[in-house]
Amino acid sequence: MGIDLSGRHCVVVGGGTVAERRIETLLRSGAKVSVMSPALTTTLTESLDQFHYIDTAYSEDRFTIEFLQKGRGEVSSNRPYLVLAATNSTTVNERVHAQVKDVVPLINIASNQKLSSFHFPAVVERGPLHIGVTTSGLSPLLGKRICEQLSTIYGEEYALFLQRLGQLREEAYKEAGNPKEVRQLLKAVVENDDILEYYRKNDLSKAETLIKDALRIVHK
Ligand SMILES: C[C@@]1(CC(=O)O)c2cc3[nH]c(cc4nc(cc5[nH]c(cc(n2)[C@H]1CCC(=O)O)[C@@](C)(CC(=O)O)[C@@H]5CCC(=O)O)C(CC(=O)O)=C4CCC(=O)O)c(CCC(=O)O)c3CC(=O)O
Ligand SMILES: NC(=O)C1=CN([C@@H]2O[C@H](COP(=O)(O)OP(=O)(O)OC[C@H]3O[C@@H](n4cnc5c(N)ncnc54)[C@H](O)[C@@H]3O)[C@@H](O)[C@H]2O)C=CC1
Repeated sequence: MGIDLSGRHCVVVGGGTVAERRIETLLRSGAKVSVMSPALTTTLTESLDQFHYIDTAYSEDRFTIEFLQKGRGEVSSNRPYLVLAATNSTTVNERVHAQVKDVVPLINIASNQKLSSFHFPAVVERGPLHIGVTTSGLSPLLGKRICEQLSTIYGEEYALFLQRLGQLREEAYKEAGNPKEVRQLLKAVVENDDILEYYRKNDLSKAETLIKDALRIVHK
């Protein structure tokens, strides 16, 4: 989604297969997750230590008590940043939407795209590299297939390579006075397919030699 959710409170109503997949996405983003649902999938039941579980069906009152209640003139300290309604009842999902639409920044209603303020893309993850594909709601399955195809092009080597690039970039900006020079260095490394090939073969020392060569050329 490209949004920093670390430490943010995200509330999911419903605990079925769609909720399960998206709770996993939210937890991977470092969010603090609460789930309100009378039942959970087996996988969710096995990971109860990772989120706060409220074992009840949605009702407006209960939702208010748990998440929106506040003192006079105050905003609830437990107010969610994101709400996902993923029950199998479109009526319940729409009631959740009506309750939170004016008080919660990010809302996703699994059964109704038009009511959602953002959409979950299909994602390929390689460590810090996240490639998200959206089909603008037309065919999530095509998005998923495109990700499968992308995952054969962008292999695990990208995780390590990207981590090294991040380091290199930080060091280069710290050490070099000239941003143009840094850009030239980064471009030389990013566009050198041999470096990536060494990462693919897990030959990190050869990759590092090529990176050092690039540093030397740019600093000449
Ligand atoms: C708008 C959006 C929700 C949003 O707002 O975020 C949305 C909406 C809906 N999906 C429906 C059905 C299915 N969705 C999937 C799968 C995924 N759906 C995902 C995203 C999104 N789905 C958003 C748009 C993304 C985009 O633009 O591309 C993925 C990418 C990410 C994720 O869900 O985490 C994940 C694949 C990733 C993966 O697994 O890797 C499958 C296939 C499967 O389950 O294997 C099916 C059954 C086949 C079919 O119908 O195509 C229905 C009808 C429900 C009904 O009424 O029964 C609606 C409602 C509607 O269309 O209104
Ligand atoms: N990727 C997507 O966006 C997709 C979206 N959908 C939509 O998402 C909805 C959910 O799909 P699934 O997870 O497959 O359904 P599911 O049947 O697996 O799960 C539904 C969950 O909602 C809970 N629930 C039911 N009534 C509730 C209430 N009053 N309060 C709180 N929780 C309640 C149930 O206990 C269950 O955990 C579907 O109705 C459909 O509209 C469906 C498929 C894919």
